[in-house]
Amino acid sequence: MATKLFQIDQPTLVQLVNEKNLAELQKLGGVNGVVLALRSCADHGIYTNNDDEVARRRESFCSNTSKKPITKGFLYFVKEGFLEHTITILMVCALLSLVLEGLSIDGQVQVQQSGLINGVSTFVTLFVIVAVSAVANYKRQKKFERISNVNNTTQVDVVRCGRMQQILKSKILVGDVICLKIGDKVPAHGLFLRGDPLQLDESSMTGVIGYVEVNHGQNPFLLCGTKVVDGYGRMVVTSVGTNISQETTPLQARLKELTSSICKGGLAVNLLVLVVLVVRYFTGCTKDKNGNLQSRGSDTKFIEILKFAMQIIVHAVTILVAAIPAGLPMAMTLSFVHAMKRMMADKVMVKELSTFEILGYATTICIDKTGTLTMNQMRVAKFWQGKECLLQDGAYYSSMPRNLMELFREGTALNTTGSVPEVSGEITGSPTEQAILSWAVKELKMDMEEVARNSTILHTEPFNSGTKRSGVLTKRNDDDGSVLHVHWKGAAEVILEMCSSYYDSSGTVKDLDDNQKIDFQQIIEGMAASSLRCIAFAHASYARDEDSNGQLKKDGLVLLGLVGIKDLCRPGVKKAVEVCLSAGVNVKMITGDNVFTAKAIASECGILRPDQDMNIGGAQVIEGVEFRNYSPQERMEKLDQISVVAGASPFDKRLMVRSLKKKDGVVVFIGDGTNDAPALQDADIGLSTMQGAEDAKDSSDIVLLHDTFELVVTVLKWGRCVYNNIEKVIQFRLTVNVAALVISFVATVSGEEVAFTTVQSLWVNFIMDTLGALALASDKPTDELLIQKPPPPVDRTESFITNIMWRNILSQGLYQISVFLTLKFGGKSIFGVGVGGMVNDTMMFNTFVLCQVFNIFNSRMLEQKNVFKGALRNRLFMGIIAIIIVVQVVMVEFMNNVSGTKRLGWEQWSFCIGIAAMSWPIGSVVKCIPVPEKLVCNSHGGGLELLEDLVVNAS
Ligand SMILES: Nc1ncnc2c1ncn2[C@@H]1O[C@H](COP(=O)(O)OP(=O)(O)OP(=O)(O)O)[C@@H](O)[C@H]1O
Ligand SMILES: [Ca+2]
Repeated sequence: MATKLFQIDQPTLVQLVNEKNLAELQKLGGVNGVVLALRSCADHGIYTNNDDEVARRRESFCSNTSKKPITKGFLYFVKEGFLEHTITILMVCALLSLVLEGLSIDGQVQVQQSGLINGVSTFVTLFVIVAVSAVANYKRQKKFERISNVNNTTQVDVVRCGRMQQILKSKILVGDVICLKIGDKVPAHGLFLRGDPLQLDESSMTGVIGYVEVNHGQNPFLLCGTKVVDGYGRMVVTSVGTNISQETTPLQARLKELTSSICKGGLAVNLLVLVVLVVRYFTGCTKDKNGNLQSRGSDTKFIEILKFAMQIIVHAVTILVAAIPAGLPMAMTLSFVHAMKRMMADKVMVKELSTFEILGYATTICIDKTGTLTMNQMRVAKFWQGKECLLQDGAYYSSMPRNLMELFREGTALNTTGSVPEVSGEITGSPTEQAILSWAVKELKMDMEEVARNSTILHTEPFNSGTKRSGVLTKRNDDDGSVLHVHWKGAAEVILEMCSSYYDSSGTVKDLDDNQKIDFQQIIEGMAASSLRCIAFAHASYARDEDSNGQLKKDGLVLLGLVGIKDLCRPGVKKAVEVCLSAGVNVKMITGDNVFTAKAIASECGILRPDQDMNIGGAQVIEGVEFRNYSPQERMEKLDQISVVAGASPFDKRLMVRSLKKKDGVVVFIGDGTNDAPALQDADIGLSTMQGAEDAKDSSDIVLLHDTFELVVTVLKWGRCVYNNIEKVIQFRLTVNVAALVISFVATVSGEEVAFTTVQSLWVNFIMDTLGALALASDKPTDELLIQKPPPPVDRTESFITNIMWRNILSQGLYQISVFLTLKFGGKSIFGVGVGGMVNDTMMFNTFVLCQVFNIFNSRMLEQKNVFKGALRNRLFMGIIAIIIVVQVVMVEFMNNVSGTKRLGWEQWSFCIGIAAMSWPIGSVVKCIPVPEKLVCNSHGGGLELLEDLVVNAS
């Protein structure tokens, strides 16, 4: 009813944008038609902004709070648990089989009882499993909510009632007109209204790498969560909140693939089993529990067929339950949330969970210099006037020629974005500005207010990282205004190029010819080589010329002097860089500063090693212009060699990131300034510091809340840890999966009873899917993770089951299968004497479960042989192991009726444990087998084929 208020309904809008359906849009009257139907306006936005209107729109179209998933109640998870495990069907079957069991047996109370117990126990087991996973999922959601609330403060520029305003993303309504610019994330689904065509990075939504143009014509559709990489424009919001399908990230997509492969594999086996059972039934060779052929009396025939059908369904569903890997997504989120929480405690804020998906792959880290590698606490350490170097000491400055002193005071006080408030005296501005101002105040006795009173600013050219200079055009208030003064300050090499003369130390103007320039270049080089930032000041005065039109003179200037600013390296940087390098991650520095300064700092930080080619323009150290002017092919070739790019513009930084990404790498960019924003934006992972500029923080995925560079290592470690944990979970799960499927298949096909009873199957499934994931997903990072190379960045649609994982899965799986089969078919004769009687079904079940307990340790390490390292300290892990063992003992020893087991003696227990423990030595031996790095299987059928192969071979 609510949607009647608007001429368009919510599902239509959602579908329109999701499907990018241009034909449908035309039917609705184009973008303008939709805007009208939403009672909005491209210029003014929504007309009214009162509570009623907001409520109406909320009611009709929901609110924008779904980026964090809608809060689900506990009951939801219970329901989900039932559905996910297809358990409802199973319960009905169990109930029916219970009834049938009761019917078919005449007067045999004992058997009737066992049937009853069977049914009831299946119920109870199901109930426990559903309850435990519901609690786990519920708690996971609560945790996730708490974390995502921290980040829920994104502001969006919105036009409402004709007024531009900033509102929280969660307050956006359908019909709102939103302004988008470079760096923004599209906050909701919508349509393009006007502006420059936008370039959008939709890879987070579609997994396709590259940019998509959004414009008036063919593609006016904007998907929520995509990033604007270029352009400026307005959009109208068409759907928010719950209407937006949850964003799937690349890893999720790959997990889905894997999940469906596992499902398909399970189902294939399942079908085969069913066919075999049915065929055997109708050819009349069903055996009873003792292996005798069953005779079928005609009066009970109907009931028997019914009972048989029920049995089949129970089998089918049990296998199906085992086939659905519901625990994988849980493990992934669990692992991410755990890492996010732990990192927050370590003072690293990860803005979105999806960041973890790619963090583990990081192959290159690009670091900006000033403020990231250095402390950003600047101080003028040297001053050159003419060719004379003056260290800081008050005596000298007081003897500085008066005219020069005046010019310096003007040049520092007028040509700045900083300020020196008279009251507090606390100087503001960028660190460079602060350093210069405090030097001028202290040494030159500059009085900012006074200088400002004496001159009028006519025009300014603000500093930017592209031009690396800032200028100001002024006139003095004490003359008639016919003389103009221009002051420039900026990167020394840039300013030097603009000068044709210089003031010497006595204050006289001297010619600056090419030879003189070389002298000055050497001075700059010398300062830079001792890691100082070099800033030059220049001045010119000239008669006002009507043509100049407020333009600042850019040549023929007089060089006033040079300052060298000290900015120390952060402590710990060298160590951190070393760790990154030893972890197989390339480290590159890319800075706007002078190449000599860059080189000096790079050597100090260990980015440039003494054995490398330190020549500028050589392979390792180059300047931004050079990098920019390479042909694309040349750039690709030289990329690996480059360690330092100096004098880089913001776009050079971005170009570096883009080129590295093209090389199949996963790029982390660490920066703090506005000049880093485009690169932070484009990098796979942008990382900035709390002290960084606002737009840098906005453009990054991770913010370091504490001012220590070592946190970069923490980030890297957690990235790898999370990835590693998911690998472990998958590896463990697939091992159980492969073994259980093959075992059930062979057991059924060979004409015996099913391998495990229903309760036993459910228990195995619970270990495999839930407990295994819980135990392995929250393992803490180890230092070993940083000794290995990063995992090869595979195509995002490829499976992440590596050869190493396959090796471990297959070896352990095969061991478990062969143990089971040997016990089953050869056990009675081979082991009969030694283990106190015979190998019964309980022992097989027990051995199988114990194998999982031992193998869970194996799964903790993909490659290392010591699988116990750190296990004792992981309380959750040890707790889960303990739970499995206790429940197993209870099942075998105390709940025989429920779980269909027989009690075992101590010899039998030792036998089971002994066999299961063999998986440890097998694990370490197998880890010696080298495997090729290249993936042979991918999830597009690869996993499935493998499972099928296995099944075929085993039978
Ligand atoms: N406020 C300023 N006024 C004039 N020149 C400046 C100012 N700030 C920096 N510079 C000069 O411009 C150069 C480039 O600055 P930019 O901001 O691009 O990079 P950076 O701060 O030196 O280094 P990074 O890119 O590593 O952060 C600096 O090396 C410095 O010489
Ligand atoms: Ca910087």
